[in-house]
Amino acid sequence: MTPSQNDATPLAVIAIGGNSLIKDRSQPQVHHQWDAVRETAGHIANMIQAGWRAVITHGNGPQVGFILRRNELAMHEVHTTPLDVIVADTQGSIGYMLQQALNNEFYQRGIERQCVTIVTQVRVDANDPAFQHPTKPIGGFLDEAAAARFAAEGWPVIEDAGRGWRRVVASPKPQEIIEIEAIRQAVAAGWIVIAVGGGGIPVARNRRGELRGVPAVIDKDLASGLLASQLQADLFLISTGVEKVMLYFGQPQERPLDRMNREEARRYLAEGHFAPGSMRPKIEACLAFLDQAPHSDAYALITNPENLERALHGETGTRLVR
Ligand SMILES: Nc1ncnc2c1ncn2[C@@H]1O[C@H](COP(=O)(O)OP(=O)(O)O)[C@@H](O)[C@H]1O
Ligand SMILES: NC(=O)OP(=O)(O)O
Repeated sequence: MTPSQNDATPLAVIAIGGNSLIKDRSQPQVHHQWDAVRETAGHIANMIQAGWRAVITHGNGPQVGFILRRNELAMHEVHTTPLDVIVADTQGSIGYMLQQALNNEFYQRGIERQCVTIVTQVRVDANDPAFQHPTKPIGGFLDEAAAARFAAEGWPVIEDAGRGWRRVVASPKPQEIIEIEAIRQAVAAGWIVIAVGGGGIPVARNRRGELRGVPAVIDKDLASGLLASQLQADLFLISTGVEKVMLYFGQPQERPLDRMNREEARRYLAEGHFAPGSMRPKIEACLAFLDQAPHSDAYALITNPENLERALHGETGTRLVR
């Protein structure tokens, strides 16, 4: 099988949520992640079969927190690793899983495509105020007592969208995708590309202009929105833990949204319907994409993995349009 070029086929940037890869929150295991990856890969392969080209990005919030915790527990025996290296670790491990799962799907279905993962650095501003105000939830969900223990050790923690407490780290805004040209060329050559994993490895330029890792986790939705804009994608698809975006999420008057235009999305954002650190960056990323969209038919879609195909047919999910 060799990748084949066909620029006429529409291009989707598909962002897979880190939490959507965790099936059992109480005791996450690697085989659960494999199950989730294979399920998601099956849906993406359906899209490829239906005629889409795709660049796939993924989250890493839970996985970064798990690696960090392993570091902490083993720190008296083995060296710890900085956050930028942990993000790179997750690009390798999650990229490997997605790449294997997708290539297996292509092989079994006789689809003439191949998937490749590109280690991607994303430049941030070293003076971004986000370094002083950590907001990015990582790791698993903690009960109040465990959260209080981390807080007593000096770790910032937040309550995450009604699901429990999580540790947070700095999440500066993505400014530049360093490997964008390599991604563009791989797409043009017909590869299905996995890139910008975990929002990209956060880097900043030093005084000599050299790139150096910085301690942060970039929001993968914001980085994926930037990627979708720069690739002039036709569709920006966010695969996450909910079938539809809600107004009054988690409240008695909760109501699903089938569709919203940019003006409505901005109004709902201002009214506080979308939780920071979870749904809010997704909506902001969709808006950033739509503002730069290559044509008026380009749209963004938010749904969960099991509903991807139905959402593409307009049967479910939340569609964001210009
Ligand atoms: N208005 C909202 N509508 C739907 N879900 C929301 C809303 N606000 C917050 N959420 C929460 O956001 C979650 C998606 O964010 P998150 O789990 O951080 O994403 P990811 O899949 O990228 O890891 C949903 O599963 C839901 O629990
Ligand atoms: N980096 C990032 O935003 O990961 P999640 O989507 O898993 O939160």
